Amino acid sequence: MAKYSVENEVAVIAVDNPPMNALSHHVRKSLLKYLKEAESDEKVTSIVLCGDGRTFPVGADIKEFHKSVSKLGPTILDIVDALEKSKKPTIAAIHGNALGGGLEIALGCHYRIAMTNSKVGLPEVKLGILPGAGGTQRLPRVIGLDNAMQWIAYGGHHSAGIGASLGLIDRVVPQGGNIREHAILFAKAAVGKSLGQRRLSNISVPDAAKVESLMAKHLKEVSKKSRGALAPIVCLQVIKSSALLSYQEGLESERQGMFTLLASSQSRAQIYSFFAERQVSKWSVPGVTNYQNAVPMKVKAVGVVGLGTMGRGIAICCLRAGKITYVLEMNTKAQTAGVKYIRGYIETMRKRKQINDQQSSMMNNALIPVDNYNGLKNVDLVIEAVFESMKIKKEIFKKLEKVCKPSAILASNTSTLNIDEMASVTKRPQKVAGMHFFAPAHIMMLLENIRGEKSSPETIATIMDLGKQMRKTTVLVGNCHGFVGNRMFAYYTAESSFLLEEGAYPKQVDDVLLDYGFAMGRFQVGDLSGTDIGYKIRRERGLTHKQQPAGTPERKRGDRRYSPLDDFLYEKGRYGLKARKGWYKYEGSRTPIPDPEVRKMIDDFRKRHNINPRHISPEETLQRMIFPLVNEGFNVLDEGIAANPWDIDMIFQHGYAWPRHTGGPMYYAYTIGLPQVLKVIEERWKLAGASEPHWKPSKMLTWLVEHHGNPDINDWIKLYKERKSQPNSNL
Ligand SMILES: CCC[C@H](O)CC(=O)SCCNC(=O)CCNC(=O)[C@H](O)C(C)(C)COP(=O)([O-])OP(=O)([O-])OC[C@H]1O[C@@H](n2cnc3c(N)ncnc32)[C@H](O)[C@@H]1OP(=O)([O-])[O-]
Repeated sequence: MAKYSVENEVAVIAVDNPPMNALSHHVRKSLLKYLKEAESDEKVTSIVLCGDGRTFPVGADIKEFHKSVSKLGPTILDIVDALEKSKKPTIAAIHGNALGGGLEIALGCHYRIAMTNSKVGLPEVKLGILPGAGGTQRLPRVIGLDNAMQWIAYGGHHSAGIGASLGLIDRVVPQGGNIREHAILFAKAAVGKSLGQRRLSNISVPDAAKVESLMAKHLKEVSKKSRGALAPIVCLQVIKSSALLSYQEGLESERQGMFTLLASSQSRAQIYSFFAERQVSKWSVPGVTNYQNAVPMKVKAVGVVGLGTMGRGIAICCLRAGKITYVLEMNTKAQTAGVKYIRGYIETMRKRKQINDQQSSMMNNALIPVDNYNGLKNVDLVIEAVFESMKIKKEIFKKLEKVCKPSAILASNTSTLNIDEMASVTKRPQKVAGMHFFAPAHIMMLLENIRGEKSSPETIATIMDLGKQMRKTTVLVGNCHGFVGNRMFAYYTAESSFLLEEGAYPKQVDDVLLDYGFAMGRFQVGDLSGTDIGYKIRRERGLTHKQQPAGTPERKRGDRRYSPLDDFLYEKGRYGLKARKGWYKYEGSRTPIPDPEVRKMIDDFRKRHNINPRHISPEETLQRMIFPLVNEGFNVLDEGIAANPWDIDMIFQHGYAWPRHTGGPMYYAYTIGLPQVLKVIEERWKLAGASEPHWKPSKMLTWLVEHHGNPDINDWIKLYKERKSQPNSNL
């Protein structure tokens, strides 16, 4: 709804649709009604549009998309037009965020004033669509084509100050000011002034002459940054119309672009992702606790054990979340290097204006290096981030048990190892949990939190809350080898090596993944993170080529298929980008170049094993990489390790850079259709057999297909668990 009042001859229309003042159908109706009322009221000389509560409207109501209600009039464009056509000055008074349709209605106003800490932007592209209420045509007219292309094709949020510097915001109201009062004064002063040039549809795009070169520049950029995504490209094409066509024609091109995008599977996947991101914070451990009733502990001081790559990143996350951060590293050289890195990063953030001088000095003061376990006696929570070895981790947990306060939570940043086994060496298993960060921890958005068998509701609530304070997409999962992400990802990696054995080369596999939308292929990522990481994990599990007793078949571990190609690569000193050679070679830059030496290694291997290489199609490559991962995803859901398919999808989007426009592996499977996915898995299972158990069709997937075909992804868990809970279910 909206609220209407007249103050000192100024009509104030305040959108009132908590929490974010989205422009839902009932809001649009009441906005237009009040606009007409203000227009016809002779006592009103000007009109202020604002948001009640937390914010100016943040856009269309995303929940209405793909539903018939979104088509019910009036549209947001009707409101924009009415504001612009008004004979009385219209002023948008922005606080909080003016995003998407929210900024579009502000662009319809003759003037815009904004609180200094407010944000503006057209982020529709992140939902796989475009600004569909005239934004693609009005924004370039006010901030220029180059800036508008940048804003719309990447969907960033920008400060009011930036908006003012580009002419979008007419006045910035300082902190502490009352936006409504300022807007009323501004509105009074605007009465009687000419509105001709204030109507943005009347003016032309300032840098229209540069349209072709700007198009080329931005198209190149988006195809690199948002590979495979449709929306950024359509956005650019539509913005181009603002420079070449009349306003009305441009609007028609916007309408058509929106129609194309809304009909695409990509926009559905991205809208799903928007809600999934928010849904994961509403965690639950069925029958035990959930986000609504568990109370987190207050965490003031955190300890980080180990200052390697992971420890440093985790320490930065803790400092950014305002925690006193004790960093324990006993090796003096490693400690000096780690602390130097962290302080250097704080300085970089300050220089980039991500933090101010005061925040920078607070973070520096909150960083406390210690060189013995006693130094951690005051912390509320410890995160160990040492080498992935159960033996070492258990020793650390025993030491932490002795020195830490009884109330302290002991967490491990393990990426694969059993949390319950670590908990078993302490007297406080209820206070033990996993906090799996992804490298680099201070950059990657994902935090995969692992609840142990005995983790208490308070412990779970605390690690989830800490993730939120770190502004991470924080997903709660159960305990098993590799948890959700690495357990599923192992099959993606394994299949890629099997593909090499059978006929593909690294670039061929990577090209398929790039076409799918990944920013990097599997082998490029392997080189970037270092081939030594995987090798050390395999060595810890006794799997590497060199650890096998004489006579062990090279391509088997126990009764399972194994590819030793990754081991060979490491043993040749090809550690990846840092060694300038891995799956590729690197000559003076980070560009991967196929290396004949790697090709020879693969060819020799095939000859030794009498493998006749065959052509592997892109379709087979993609299915072989993704479907086993999806199949394992269903096993993970069946076992309750992940609570919902969107938990898995968020883990892959934010931890493994899975292309957002596909929604994630589980949503992608839903888009293709579960029957089709199962068919491929069953065929492969027949071919591969017991030595490749990751192709064994998951019970849950099979049951869903047999009984429901391709049910809505939102219903998978409900349908399956209902059936499973029945006594005769056999599931
Ligand atoms: C014709 C086309 C016109 C137009 O061009 C199209 C658009 O405008 S497209 C739109 C373009 N605009 C955008 O894409 C902006 C989308 N919004 C955002 O990016 C963030 O919400 C914002 C940054 C504003 C605040 O972040 P924060 O402070 O972390 O808060 P939070 O994120 O946790 O949200 C709190 C609750 O509000 C909910 N909700 C929020 N927005 C909407 C919405 N538009 N709708 C419905 N619901 C929305 C959200 O789901 C959550 O619900 P719940 O049940 O509590 O989980």
